[in-house]
Amino acid sequence: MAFRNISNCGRWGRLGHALKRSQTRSLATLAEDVKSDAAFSIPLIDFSKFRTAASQAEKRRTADDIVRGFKEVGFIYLNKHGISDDTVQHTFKKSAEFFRLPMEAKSQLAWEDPRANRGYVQIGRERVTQSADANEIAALRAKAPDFKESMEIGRDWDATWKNRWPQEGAAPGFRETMLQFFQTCHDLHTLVMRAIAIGLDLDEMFFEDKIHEQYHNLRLLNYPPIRRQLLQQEGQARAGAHSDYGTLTLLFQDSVGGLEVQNPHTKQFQPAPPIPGTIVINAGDLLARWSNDVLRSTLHRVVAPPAKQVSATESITPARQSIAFFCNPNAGAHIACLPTCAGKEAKYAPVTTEEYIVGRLSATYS
Ligand SMILES: O=C(O)CCC(=O)C(=O)O
Ligand SMILES: [Fe+2]
Repeated sequence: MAFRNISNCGRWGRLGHALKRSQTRSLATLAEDVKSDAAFSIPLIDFSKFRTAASQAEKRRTADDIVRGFKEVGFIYLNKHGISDDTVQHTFKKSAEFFRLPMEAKSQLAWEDPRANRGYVQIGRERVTQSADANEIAALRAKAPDFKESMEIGRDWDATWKNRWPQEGAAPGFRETMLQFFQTCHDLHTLVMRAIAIGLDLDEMFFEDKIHEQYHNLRLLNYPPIRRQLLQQEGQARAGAHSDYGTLTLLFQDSVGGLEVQNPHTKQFQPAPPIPGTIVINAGDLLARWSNDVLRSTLHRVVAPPAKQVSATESITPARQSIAFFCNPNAGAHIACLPTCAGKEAKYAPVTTEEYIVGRLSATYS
């Protein structure tokens, strides 16, 4: 499911907002503007203006900036988001401690079932791709697996699926840190979805009862150092090109870099370098479907950052850590074209979150 052309989108549709909005900006012109690689850049948005806004008009300005970013690029950098640097650094530290556990301990926590989507995923088990063909994905995985390991964590109170925690003695504070971070990210997600609702001319609280069950996935990622030669093989990346599945992904990266985002017009991948203090946020497939492709779910990948020469013939790509919080609507939420995005016609059949996400996850794991 690659990029879908924005020119087909139903934009502001009904409600008579089209005229009013076209006086403040022309979406078609902006969409034209981002066609060149030079003009395709991820906007940096100061979220404190939304969080502490004194008036609805002030909120609206930031909400419009956020929605514009998701329409044109599908990615934004969020600054002054309210999550402290200490919290992020502490979570990174606990993540690093987890990945340093012996393989034997991690293997006991292995990811087993796409419906659970919880547990430890060792290097080579996942191959993210846009292909929906199981055989093709299996062939890709055999030839060029993603070079990363991850730990997947869901809501801890799920009646059916249990998180797979390491022993407290082996990873002190890991569980508590991750559960707190899960809640913190959920809260931020709720705020950003309020901004998106405003920017899409919906009631600010429109998404509230459709996203409150915390059907999310906290993914700790560890990209070990790798010999550059290995990453240069055909089709090989730290994480292959893909779109995410849910509403939004909150991505925290360390200072190493390697994330790239595809300009859908030119198909060129462009770096999304880490900017200290910011969170990279991208729209996922379910938000794109919900909005009838008004908001983009943009392809991205993780490639090798500049390597360090370790001998005359060999260079090593440094280790990298990131944390992705995949936000999802409630499992049973009906994702059907939003009332303000209908335009001429709805492009997608309604789907529930669970159907869509479990389908994608089943295909990408071995
Ligand atoms: O590690 C990163 O920077 C991105 C990871 C990613 O895109 C994903 O896990 O979906
Ligand atoms: Fe992703």
